[in-house]
Amino acid sequence: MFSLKELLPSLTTLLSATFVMLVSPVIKELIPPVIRDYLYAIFRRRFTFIIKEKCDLDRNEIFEAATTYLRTKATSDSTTCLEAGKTIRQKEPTFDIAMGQVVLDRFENIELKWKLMDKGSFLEQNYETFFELSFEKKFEKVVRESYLPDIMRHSETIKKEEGLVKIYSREPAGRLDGRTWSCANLEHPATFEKLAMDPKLKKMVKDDLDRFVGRKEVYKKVGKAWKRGYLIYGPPGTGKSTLIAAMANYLGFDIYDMNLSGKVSDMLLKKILLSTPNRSILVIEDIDRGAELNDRTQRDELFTLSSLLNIIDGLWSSCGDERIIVFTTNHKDRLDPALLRPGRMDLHVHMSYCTMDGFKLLTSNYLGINGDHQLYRQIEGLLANVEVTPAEICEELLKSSGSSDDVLSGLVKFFEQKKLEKAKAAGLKELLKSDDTDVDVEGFVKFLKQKKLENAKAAEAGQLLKSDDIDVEGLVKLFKQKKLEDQRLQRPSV
Ligand SMILES: Nc1ncnc2c1ncn2[C@@H]1O[C@H](COP(=O)(O)OP(=O)(O)OP(=O)(O)O)[C@@H](O)[C@H]1O
Repeated sequence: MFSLKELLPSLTTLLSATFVMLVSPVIKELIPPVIRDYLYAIFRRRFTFIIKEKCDLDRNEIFEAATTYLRTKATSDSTTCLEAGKTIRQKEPTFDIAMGQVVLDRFENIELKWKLMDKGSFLEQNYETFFELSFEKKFEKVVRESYLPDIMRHSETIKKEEGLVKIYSREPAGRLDGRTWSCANLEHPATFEKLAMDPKLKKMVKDDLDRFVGRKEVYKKVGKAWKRGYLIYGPPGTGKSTLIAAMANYLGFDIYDMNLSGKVSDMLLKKILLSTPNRSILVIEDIDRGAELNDRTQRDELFTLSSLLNIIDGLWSSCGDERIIVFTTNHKDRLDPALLRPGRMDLHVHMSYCTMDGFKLLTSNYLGINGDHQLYRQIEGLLANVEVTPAEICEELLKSSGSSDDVLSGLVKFFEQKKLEKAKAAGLKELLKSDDTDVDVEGFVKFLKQKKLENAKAAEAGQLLKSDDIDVEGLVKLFKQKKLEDQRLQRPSV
């Protein structure tokens, strides 16, 4: 009699038979790929990391780093299909690993196999992409502790070299509760060189950034969180957003544009802030409007400005490195002094109306004028008297065609027009204020209302004057005429 043990094939025999099945091309095709891969994994004792695009709903930094890194490896023999692309700003096209493609890599004599995969469906809102990274099991520790961190560092360097900076905006509330970020390449060509602002201030900002980055040890030594806060303030169109883009391009940091509109609870705000990575710029625009939201949001039990600041000061700064936070406002005077204290906003940057220095830089950017010009003296005089934003000048420069002389003459006219408007606005304000004339302010306001311009108060006179259909000089004459007639009527006739 045979014992059961003798009847059953030995484990070695079984394994060898399976191995023969796996290597035999005909039999191999008959085994479903999932089972085949599984058997392979057993035989070769392979190990696989699944690296998903999202990590607990947030972006997965390893996935992003792998995408950037594999671009440089995507020409391996195993790759048969790549995604090619080039944006306006990129000098060279990029080739990304396409879905289902395999890229082979080698690290310290370890062979690594990357595969880009996807599953789920858009319709069912469960679509996701992920990488499979497989290698021999015995190297698991090396891959985890050396290879993956190496890829993260590598991708940072590649990103810097490619000058690829991304801008993340918070997904609108409703979709995933406003918690995740949508991402696009920052195609903003802004650089410090092209930015029209006070040269001393520009240098100060640049030096400050240089001092800040790469000083981990100094911050650690003095026990300070490695973060820096900037307040950029000034009227609309003076280049606050352009400066932020220039800072991001200069440092190679991604921008996280924190839109505070919509319903944001304290808890959600914490999560949003914690999902911003190191080496990034968090932007909170129009912080004065955030401050206005304060009362309203308190009522709705949503976040308050003070809780935002507390999170930034506390939790956020203790769990991240090399972070920059930028607040912008058009009205610095409306901000709570607590917000302005150092540590929260270390550097205050005033973006002002265009000065002659700024103007020269813009004409050099747009018209290629690098030296002096005969009209500069006149323009300098005009700029000293009017408030023109760099954005307005850029707009005029873009509109005009023709020679540089023509464009500058056009700008002179534009500035003169602005000067006239300013004088008219000032004159009208005076006129409306004055008590010693018989100016019929109410009648005047009625007249403006008739012109379908609502709420025509003195404060808004400047705005009204921009409209071409109000002849203010004519009106002043009319008032004077009226006054004369009244005086005549009061005088007894001879
Ligand atoms: N200082 C500047 N130097 C160069 N270009 C500028 C400058 N300021 C504005 N511009 C031009 O005007 C456009 C609008 O400016 P920008 O959005 O940066 O102004 P802002 O101060 O952020 O305005 P807002 O307060 O309305 O957001 C820019 O895209 C840029 O072309």
